[in-house]
Amino acid sequence: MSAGSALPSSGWACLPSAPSTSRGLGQMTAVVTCILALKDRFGSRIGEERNVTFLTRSDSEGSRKYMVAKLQRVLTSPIMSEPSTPSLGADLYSPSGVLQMKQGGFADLPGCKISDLMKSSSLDNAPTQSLLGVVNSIVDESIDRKNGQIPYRIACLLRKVIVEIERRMSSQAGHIRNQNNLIKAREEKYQSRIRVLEALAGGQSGQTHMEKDKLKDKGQLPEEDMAMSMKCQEEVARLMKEKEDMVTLLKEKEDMVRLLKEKEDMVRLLKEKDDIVDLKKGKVEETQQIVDEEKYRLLKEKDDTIVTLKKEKQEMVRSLKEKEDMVSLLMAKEDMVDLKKVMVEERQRIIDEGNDRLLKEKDDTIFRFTKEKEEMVRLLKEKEDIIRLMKENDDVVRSIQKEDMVNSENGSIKDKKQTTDDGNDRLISEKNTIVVRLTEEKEEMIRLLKEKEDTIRLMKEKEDNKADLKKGTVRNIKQSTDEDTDTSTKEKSDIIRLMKENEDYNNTIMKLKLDLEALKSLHEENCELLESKKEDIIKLLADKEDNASMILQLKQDSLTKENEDILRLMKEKEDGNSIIAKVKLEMEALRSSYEEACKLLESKEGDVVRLLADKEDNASVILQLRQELEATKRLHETHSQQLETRASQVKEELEHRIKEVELMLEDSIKRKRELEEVSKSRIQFWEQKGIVVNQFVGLQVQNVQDLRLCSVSVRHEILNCQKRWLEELAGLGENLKAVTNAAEKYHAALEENRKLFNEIQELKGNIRVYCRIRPFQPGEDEGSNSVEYIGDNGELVLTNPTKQKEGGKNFTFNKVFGPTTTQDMVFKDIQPLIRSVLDGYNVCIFAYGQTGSGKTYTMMGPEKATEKEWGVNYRALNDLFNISHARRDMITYELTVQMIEIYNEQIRDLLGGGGAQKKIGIQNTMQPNGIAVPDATICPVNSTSQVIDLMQTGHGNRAMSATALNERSSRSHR
Ligand SMILES: Nc1ncnc2c1ncn2[C@@H]1O[C@H](COP(=O)(O)OP(=O)(O)OP(=O)(O)O)[C@@H](O)[C@H]1O
Repeated sequence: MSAGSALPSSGWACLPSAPSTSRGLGQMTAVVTCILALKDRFGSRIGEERNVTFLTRSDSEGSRKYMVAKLQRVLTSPIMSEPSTPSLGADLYSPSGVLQMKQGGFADLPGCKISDLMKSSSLDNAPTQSLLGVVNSIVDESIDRKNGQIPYRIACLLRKVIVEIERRMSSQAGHIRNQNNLIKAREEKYQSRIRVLEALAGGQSGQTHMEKDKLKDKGQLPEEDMAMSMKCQEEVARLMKEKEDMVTLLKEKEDMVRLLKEKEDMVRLLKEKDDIVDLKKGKVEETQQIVDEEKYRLLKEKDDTIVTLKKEKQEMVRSLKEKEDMVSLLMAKEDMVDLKKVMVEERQRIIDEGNDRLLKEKDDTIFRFTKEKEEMVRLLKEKEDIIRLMKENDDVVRSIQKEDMVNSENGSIKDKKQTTDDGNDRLISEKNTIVVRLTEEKEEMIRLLKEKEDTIRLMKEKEDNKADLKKGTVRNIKQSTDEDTDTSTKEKSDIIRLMKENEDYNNTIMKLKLDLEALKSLHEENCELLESKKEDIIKLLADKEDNASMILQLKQDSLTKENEDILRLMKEKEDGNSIIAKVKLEMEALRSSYEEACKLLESKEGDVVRLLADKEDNASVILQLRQELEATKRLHETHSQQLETRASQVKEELEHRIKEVELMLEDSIKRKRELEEVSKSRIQFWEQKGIVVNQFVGLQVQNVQDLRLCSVSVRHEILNCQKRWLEELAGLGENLKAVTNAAEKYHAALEENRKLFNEIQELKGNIRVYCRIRPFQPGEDEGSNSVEYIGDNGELVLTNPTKQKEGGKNFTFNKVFGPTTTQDMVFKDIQPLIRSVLDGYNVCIFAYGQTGSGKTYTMMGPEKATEKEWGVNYRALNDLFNISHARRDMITYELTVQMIEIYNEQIRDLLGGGGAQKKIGIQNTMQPNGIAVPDATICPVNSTSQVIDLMQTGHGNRAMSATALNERSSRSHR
């Protein structure tokens, strides 16, 4: 083999290990017997024609005619022929063929016709009865004609027909088994549905049992009477229809149940939705409440904070002001202290001066009072003298009266009168002097009183000054005390005390004033009294003058009055003395209190000094406090600013949140309303639907009851059917057994046929050469066509287009495939040869030709080939696997694949993995296992796809590349 030729591309080796079968061509007697038995079995269906067949067996001509007629009948019979499949007669036995058979029977049919029949798919499509009829005819013919000897081509046909029948029988058996299984499954299904229906119907078991019994009784009828089978069939059909109706009803019911479930789910969902809505609402309310509370709390906090801050601010401002005031007060206090010092000094001076003056005045007053006292004593003495004189006057008056009484009697009244007049004159003069003296005294008293008033005024002025001073001091102290309450409480108490003292002083002064006023009024009264007395005295004197007669009496009266007045005046004088003593005492008390006040002032000075020291300390503290205050103020300002910004932020945030929550709330309320509306409409819809469903359920319950009854009857019918099917199956089993026996016998016949077939192949030639001419490719010159003639019998005439004068060269092949030949056509020609592999024959197909001539195309197909474009390899594998699968019940084929490449005169294992290539050699084919290249990897395969995968692997391991003529060259070269 040259390097250029590629055996694997052109040839792959399928080396099956087929079962060893007898290959000798034996007698056909056994086959004939078997086929006769088959004929008997299947012929029963054809009726009494069987008898006719055997009756006319001796007459060969008649038999043939009979066979042809029977075949015609068989093939054209509407009962036997399968309506779905095309008639065999239409394809296999054309009218001319049938006519030919009429003349000579099957044996007379030409070989090409028989091979056409065998090749074509007519046998596959023909009804089984027709095939049996054919077998029957052939067997009859063979028996009639040649004592069991069948011509080879008829035997081939017979074998093919029998294979087909066998296939159909097996498929029929499988079909029956499937049907049986299907029936069983259906029965189980129906039983389960019946159980469901029974459960649904509930409480109807008694009725069911009754119905069951009834149906049982009914069901026994078909067993009793076979003639009623047709009726039963009709009944079965009706029941099946009812069953179908029941199934549809059940489906409807299931739909209704599903709808009800959906409704329940919907209701549940709606409830859940409502719950969710309520929950959401609650949550929203809760959130709203929380938000409100939070808002309220924050606002409150904010307000509290603001209030606290304001308070703090006010407190700070107040404390600041206080501190400022305190500072100013302290400063004022300092000034006041200085002023106070000055004032104290001034006051001390004034007090000293006042004291001196007062002492002087006091001494003067005492002296004056002493003088007055003396004067008063003198006046009293004078008064006593007056009283004495008045007494003397009275005595005189009495004596006068006595004298008058005597003179009246003695006439010396005149003298007495003169004496009385003198006494009166003296008394008047004395009286006048007294009056003058009293007036003088009165003037003196007025003057004294005036002096006293001046003194009192001066004292008052002094006291006023003192009070003013005290007031100023007190005011200042009070101010300082008020302003610095915390630091000078003591001072305040002192000031209060001083103020009290001042008030006491004022009260005392007022009292003194009042006393003075009282004295003054008393004095004025006295004066008035004196004036009135004086007037009275003048009046008296006038009266005395006017009424001389009444003088004595008047004198007496006036003297009495004067005495009384004198007494009263003396008494008043005593009162005045006592008042003066009292005033003295008061003055002394005043003096002592003044001294006490001075002492107090001295102690106050000490306090003032202490206060000054305190003030200095306070000033430093105030400075420190001021600094602290400023720092605190700044801190407070920053803190307050921070708080304000935070409060504003919190406020904004809260407002934003409130808005969001409000929006959410609105949204949720809106959604809730929508949901409520939707749920309402849905509830209404579902209520309506529920009513409909309830009605429907009622109807369905009724239907279910009916159905239950029907189902019971159907079950019964099904059981009957099952029984019948079992019987039929049993019959079929028997038939199958017979067929199996026949098949076993047939295998022997088949073996013989195979031998015959292979002999035919051998006769045809073990080595066949086909020629395939590929069409022109795009870009190729169609003018350079060298094919001149393609004959039907494999003739091929080629000419050289450049040397047309030379004429064509003739070639002969087994067959020549033209450019229009399809892949399928090529395969169909090779298919029988490939199938003989399954009979244990070795088959080798290889393609040969120059590069680009179409070897790969023929064997593999084009790249990414469709099923239609599959090459011989794929088709052969498909066919082999199909047959092996079809025969798997009878025989097991083991298919293995080897793939090798001859490259550079070396054999390479293409399925040997990626490792180093081991040396493999071609062995003699007479090896026990018949493998030519035993060292190459053997891969078992079960399907075409596995082979394709292996071939792809092998192709991947090949040493090939594009040639100048073929860019997809499969040649082993690099
Ligand atoms: N019968 C056919 N119909 C259509 N196209 C074809 C046919 N035969 C071959 N071809 C095309 O011709 C080209 C060459 O064919 P292919 O690769 O099969 O040649 P080859 O003989 O295998 O070449 P090589 O020996 O180099 O591998 C391909 O493009 C193929 O598709």
